[in-house]
Amino acid sequence: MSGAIAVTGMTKRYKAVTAVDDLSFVVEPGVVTGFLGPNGAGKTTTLRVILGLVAPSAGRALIEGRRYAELAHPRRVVGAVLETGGFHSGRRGRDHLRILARSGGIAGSRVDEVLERVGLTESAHRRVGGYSLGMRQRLGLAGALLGDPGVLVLDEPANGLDPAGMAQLRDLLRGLAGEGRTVLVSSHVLSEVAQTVDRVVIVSGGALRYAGTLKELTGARGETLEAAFLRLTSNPTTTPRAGAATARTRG
Ligand SMILES: Nc1ncnc2c1ncn2[C@@H]1O[C@H](COP(=O)(O)OP(=O)(O)OP(=O)(O)O)[C@@H](O)[C@H]1O
Repeated sequence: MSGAIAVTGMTKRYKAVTAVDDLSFVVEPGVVTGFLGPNGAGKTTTLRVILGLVAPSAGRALIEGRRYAELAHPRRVVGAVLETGGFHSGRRGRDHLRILARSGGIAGSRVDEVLERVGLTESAHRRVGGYSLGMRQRLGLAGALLGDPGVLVLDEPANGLDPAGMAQLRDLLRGLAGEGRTVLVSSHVLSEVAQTVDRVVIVSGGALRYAGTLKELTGARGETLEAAFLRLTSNPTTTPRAGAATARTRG
C-alpha cells in the first residue's frame, strides 16, 4: 500500500539538532491514525514537512502521491490544524471561515456546513476572542474541513477539550475516517487516543518506534497503550544525537 500520506527516509536537521531522523511511514485512508511521541520527538516537525511548511534535509513526504507544493488545489486535498493561535480575536467565527473560504476559492455555502459539522453553529456569530480553547480547536477543524479534503492532518486537536468535547471530537474523527478520509492526529492524551484511533505511528528522538494497528501493539502483550508507549519511547535504540538529547531533556 502506498498510503495517502507517505513519508520516506525523511530527515530534518536544524544545525546541530536532528529533529527527524530517517523517518518512514505511511498513513492509510479510512481509519484514524494517531501520531504519538514524547515532547521533542519530532512530531510537529514531521507534520510541518508533510504540509510543505519546512523543507526536509533528506527524504520526502507525499500526500496523494505529490509534495504539498505540487498540489494544484491544496485545500481540497488536505486540511490541517497545526496550532490554535492565529485567529483574529475581534473577528466572528463565521467571518473567519468566510475569509478562509474566499481566499481558498471555496464556495461560501461550505461555511455553514462545516460549522454544523463541528458543532459551532450557535457560537458562529460570536467573536473568536471570547471562544474557549475547545471552541478554537473546533473552529480550526472547521477551517480544515472547508475544502472537503480527503486528507486531514491535526496537531493535538484534543488539547483543551473537556470530556464532552473529547467525545464529540472522537465521533467526528471516526465519522470523517468512515467516509474514506485519511485522518492523522497527533496527541499526548493517550487514554483518549486509545479510544479513537485504529492505527498508531510512534516516534521518539526523531526516529520511528512503531507503525501499525493499535490492536497489534497492545494485543501482543496485553498492554495498555500507555504501557506500550512508555516501553517503546523510554529506551532509545539509536545512538543519541543532539536532537535526541534535546528531546530527552525537554521531555
Ligand atoms: N525551528 C527549529 N529550530 C531548531 N530546533 C528545532 C526547531 N523546531 C524543532 N526543533 C527541535 O527539534 C526537535 C523536535 O521538535 P518537534 O517540535 O518537532 O517535536 P514534537 O514531537 O512536536 O514535540 P512536542 O510534543 O513537545 O510538541 C526538538 O529537539 C526541537 O527543539
